[in-house]
Amino acid sequence: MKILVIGTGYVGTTTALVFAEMGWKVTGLDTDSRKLNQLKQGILYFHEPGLTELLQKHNQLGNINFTSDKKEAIENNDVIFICVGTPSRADGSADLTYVKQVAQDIGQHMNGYKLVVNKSTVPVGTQEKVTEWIRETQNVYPFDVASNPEFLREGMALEDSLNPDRIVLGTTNDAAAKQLRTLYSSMKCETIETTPRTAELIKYASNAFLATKISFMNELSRLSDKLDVNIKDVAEGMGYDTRIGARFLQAGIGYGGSCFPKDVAALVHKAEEEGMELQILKQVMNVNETQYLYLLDKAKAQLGDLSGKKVAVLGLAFKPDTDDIREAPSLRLIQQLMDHHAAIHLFDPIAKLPAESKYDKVHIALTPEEVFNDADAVFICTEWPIFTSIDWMMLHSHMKQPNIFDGRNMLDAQLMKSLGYHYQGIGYK
Ligand SMILES: NC(=O)C1=CN([C@@H]2O[C@H](COP(=O)(O)OP(=O)(O)OC[C@H]3O[C@@H](n4cnc5c(N)ncnc54)[C@H](O)[C@@H]3O)[C@@H](O)[C@H]2O)C=CC1
Ligand SMILES: O=C(O)[C@H]1O[C@H](OP(=O)(O)OP(=O)(O)OC[C@H]2O[C@@H](n3ccc(=O)[nH]c3=O)[C@H](O)[C@@H]2O)[C@H](O)[C@@H](O)[C@@H]1O
Repeated sequence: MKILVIGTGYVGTTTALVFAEMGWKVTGLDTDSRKLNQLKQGILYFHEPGLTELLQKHNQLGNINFTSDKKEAIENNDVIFICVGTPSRADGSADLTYVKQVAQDIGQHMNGYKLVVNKSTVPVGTQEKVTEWIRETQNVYPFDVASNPEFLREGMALEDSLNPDRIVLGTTNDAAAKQLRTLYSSMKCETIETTPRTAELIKYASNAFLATKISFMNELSRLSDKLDVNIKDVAEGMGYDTRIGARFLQAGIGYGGSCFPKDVAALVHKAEEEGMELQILKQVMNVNETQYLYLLDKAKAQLGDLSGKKVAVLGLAFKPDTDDIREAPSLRLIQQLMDHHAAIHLFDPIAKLPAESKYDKVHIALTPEEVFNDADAVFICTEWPIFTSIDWMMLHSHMKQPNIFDGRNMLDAQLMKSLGYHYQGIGYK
């Protein structure tokens, strides 16, 4: 079987490389020639541990190639994975424009049976829409459309894809299911075979549940502050219960990234289309959208008027080990700090601010140490491990006022206080 992956973004590139690693011949198709040129040269245009090595290896072995030629790519491959973006529309719904375009391209260029597999995160019912869109474009060749949602995390993409917790296959017939089983035969994990609609909902339900865990802990972190309880101890105590699980209980300034915010909103919107209100998820969004303000309020209570204050921001990426800043809570915090006329000094090991004039006044530091000079406060927005190893003892004397607002509860509160800092985490001090 020859595999075509349409969309060589984050998921598409990882998917293509993982299939190449499993021994399949893979083609990556995209409309963005800049990305394709870089990938052809073995340059991964985003940051993700381990993927560059795999890209260079499979480029050299000739197991993978990248192209913008839709016709040739669709004609020459048997299994076609759709991995294009499904961004949020203003009303929260998932924008299926790119998925539709790809379905129409497949219909236009197919020259025989194709198994089309959707990996993009799409609302329930999209498998049926993709089937319709292909059929509207051509009605000569047979095809199947399956749903195979992706569960990888950024920063862990390779590990998650090579050792997934489960593979979900939503198919409409046994032949398509058998073909997908063969593709994934080297994976040692649970495989759930179900309907496309169920597969589509499993994906949204999984992301929404993880987001719920985070917002639950974030709301409790506010109560913990009032009750003088350490939320990290609460999380630990809860996490030993295997029914709860220890992961995704870390309170902080909220979840970001290209998926949780958009997928929770899309599920809420889908329910509204069905005349239903998903009340829990609405509150999950509400807590997330106000959590960074909660940290800012702590700073205002401590510093008073932020105007003219020098504020250091450590971390821009929505989480460590990625340069992705989509929906990063740091950006919202920076916007608030700008609105309050604070002087912002920012350090992130790899993530960069968007090239927008509104950020012209944000000073970008080349080392974390640089942001401390004369600062009135340090905000931590991403728990990059290097932030624990900077010389906090020495940097204390560089600050004008030694305030730390730790939006990721990553530092040792007792240690920071013993060094003379005024330290506040979230539900942790
Ligand atoms: N980023 C992540 O960690 C995860 C993302 N997902 C889902 O996977 C999907 C893709 O996400 P990302 O890879 O992050 O998106 P992305 O934005 O990084 O990549 C999408 C790619 O599709 C290309 N594209 C758009 N229209 C095209 C067309 N008509 N023909 C060929 N290529 C086209 C774009 O140029 C881009 O390179 C989304 O639905 C997302 O929700 C699922 C799990 C994890
Ligand atoms: O659909 C997707 O795109 C992916 O979305 C998430 O993956 P990702 O967004 O890469 O990153 P996560 O590790 O889940 O973190 C998301 C956000 O939640 C925050 N988070 C995570 C865990 C936690 O305990 N607390 C917390 O605030 C992180 O800082 C980050 O901002 C899911 O974990 C993946 O399974 C899924 O495939």
